[in-house]
Amino acid sequence: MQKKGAFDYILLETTGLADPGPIASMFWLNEEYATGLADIVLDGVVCVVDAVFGQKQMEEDHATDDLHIGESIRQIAGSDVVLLNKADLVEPEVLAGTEALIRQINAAAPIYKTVKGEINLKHIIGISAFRLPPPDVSTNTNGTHVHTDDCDHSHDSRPPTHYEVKGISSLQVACSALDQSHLDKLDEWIRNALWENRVEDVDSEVQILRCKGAFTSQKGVHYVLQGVRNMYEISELPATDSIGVPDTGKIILIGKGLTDPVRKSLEAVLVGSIV
Ligand SMILES: Nc1nc2c(ncn2[C@@H]2O[C@H](COP(=O)(O)OP(=O)(O)OP(=O)(O)O)[C@@H](O)[C@H]2O)c(=O)[nH]1
Repeated sequence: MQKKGAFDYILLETTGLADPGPIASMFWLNEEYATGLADIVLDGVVCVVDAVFGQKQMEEDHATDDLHIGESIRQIAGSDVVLLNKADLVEPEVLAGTEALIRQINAAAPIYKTVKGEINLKHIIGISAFRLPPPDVSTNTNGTHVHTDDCDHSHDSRPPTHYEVKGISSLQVACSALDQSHLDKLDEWIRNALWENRVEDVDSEVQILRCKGAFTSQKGVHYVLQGVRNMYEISELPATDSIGVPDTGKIILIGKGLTDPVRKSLEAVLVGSIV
């Protein structure tokens, strides 16, 4: 990095199965990187799921890791984009099954079906997943929809808002403009969930692997929530990035123990702004 401008983009490939969380958090809020000293910013985490063996791998991983969370599931949970590769080698039903499993774990990442990793690079490079609001990942009525390069249709069905697979799930809550007390309470709720593994009025533990969101204050300021493992940040979205960002906000949590009471607890914090 001392050779300024020598690199356009750095792609780190983890060895085999690895939890991307520690690496992502190292690059995300590392002081040297964050202050621009090293000219590095974390763009996003991409996960390639093998359509032939992916499902088996997820099941095996999880079965041998009862108390924790299987490594392959951590990978999917911590991803901003998922490529479901070798799509040509399995029957459509198998592909749809794997896709549904991925969607249940991570409701926030676009899923692209690929053959030999063929993908328009704009979907995986320069996505600013740690800076911009999460993309709108629309789903059809049964909660499964694979985005492809030529996917330009609209979806009018409301996406399901709570998915669960073997205890790992995504929880999504929509909200309208938040006032200062909402913002303060939300900050505290997230801090407790990430640092204490607890949320108000719920006895059971939560373990959040990734959280993201976007919301607007009543003053019209757009905020982005980002979190990896127990690190999180709520930052103002610069005006140049706010164009076209809807005032309706959403908060997406991915992790373990995200039950209905947890959803209710979060909704209670946002009460008066739920849409
Ligand atoms: N038919 C088909 N073959 C593929 C596809 N992607 C990779 N392959 C082939 O599958 C074989 C194994 O490749 P990979 O599965 O990518 O290898 P890998 O062992 O996962 O790679 P690492 O885990 O990175 O070491 C190679 O011969 C690839 O050419 C695909 O989408 N369709």
